[in-house]
Amino acid sequence: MRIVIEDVGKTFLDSKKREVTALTNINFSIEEQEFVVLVGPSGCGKSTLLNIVGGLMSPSSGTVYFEGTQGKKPKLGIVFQEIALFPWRTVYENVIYGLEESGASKQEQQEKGKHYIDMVGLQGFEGAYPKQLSGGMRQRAGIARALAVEPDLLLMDEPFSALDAQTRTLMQEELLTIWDRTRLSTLYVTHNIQEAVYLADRVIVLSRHPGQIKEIIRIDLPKIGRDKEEYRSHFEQYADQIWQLIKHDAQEALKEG
Ligand SMILES: Nc1ncnc2c1ncn2[C@@H]1O[C@H](COP(=O)(O)OP(=O)(O)OP(=O)(O)O)[C@@H](O)[C@H]1O
Repeated sequence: MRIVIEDVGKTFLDSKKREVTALTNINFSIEEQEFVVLVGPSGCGKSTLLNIVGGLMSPSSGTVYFEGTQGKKPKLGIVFQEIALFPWRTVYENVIYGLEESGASKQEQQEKGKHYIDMVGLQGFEGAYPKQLSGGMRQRAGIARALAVEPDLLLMDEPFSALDAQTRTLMQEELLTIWDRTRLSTLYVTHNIQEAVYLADRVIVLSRHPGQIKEIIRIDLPKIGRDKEEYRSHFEQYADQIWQLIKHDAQEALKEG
């Protein structure tokens, strides 16, 4: 499904009731089967934008529309940094939660539950509770839950940033394998430039004060295997290009704490 973000702006009131512009003049689209990554320094409005696209927050101006829904509400799959799995539900019960909510039959719940648990590599852990899982496994369960509703758009906000570096690298690789099988239109938020270049079809670089689009960069490398030696110099060029766009803002963000 194609999603269009048109002239979106967002203002908040600060503690002194003054208006602060968090986002202004945001225009882009997420094409069918496209993986778009939002990257930018702390406070540039990445999460705010993701929440607006996901309908969790309304924009102060502009619109977000999902093309071709024929009036139906689009289905969204959302994965946050801290996955809010229900602690009293097993992995299986967590994964089928959205299906239960949408009134899917027991048979559909079982089929899809199994399919997506297998896809994220959690077979054998269906009956485990979240507290019995490692951080990486909890994220997998969260991803399976988001996928199980077969969403029109997958939204991911820093899903791996609480994981250790090795687990994070493995999860990035697995996410691409999963994405390759599902081909979902995806909007993914990260601070991490390497992660953005590794995952994205296009990277949207945001600047801060106010948050706006600085540049949109198409990553013209094979989607799977772009971390191979033969692409290393291209990969680093993209990463460097993005860092040069962000560096000044990141330094400013650091001064503000
Ligand atoms: N509910 C709110 N009320 C007031 N200001 C807010 C609110 N939510 C966000 N902001 C402000 O909007 C700006 C963008 O915040 P947002 O969390 O979207 O940035 P971010 O790029 O996701 O940051 P980070 O990378 O640190 O998570 C910030 O200046 C933030 O202080």
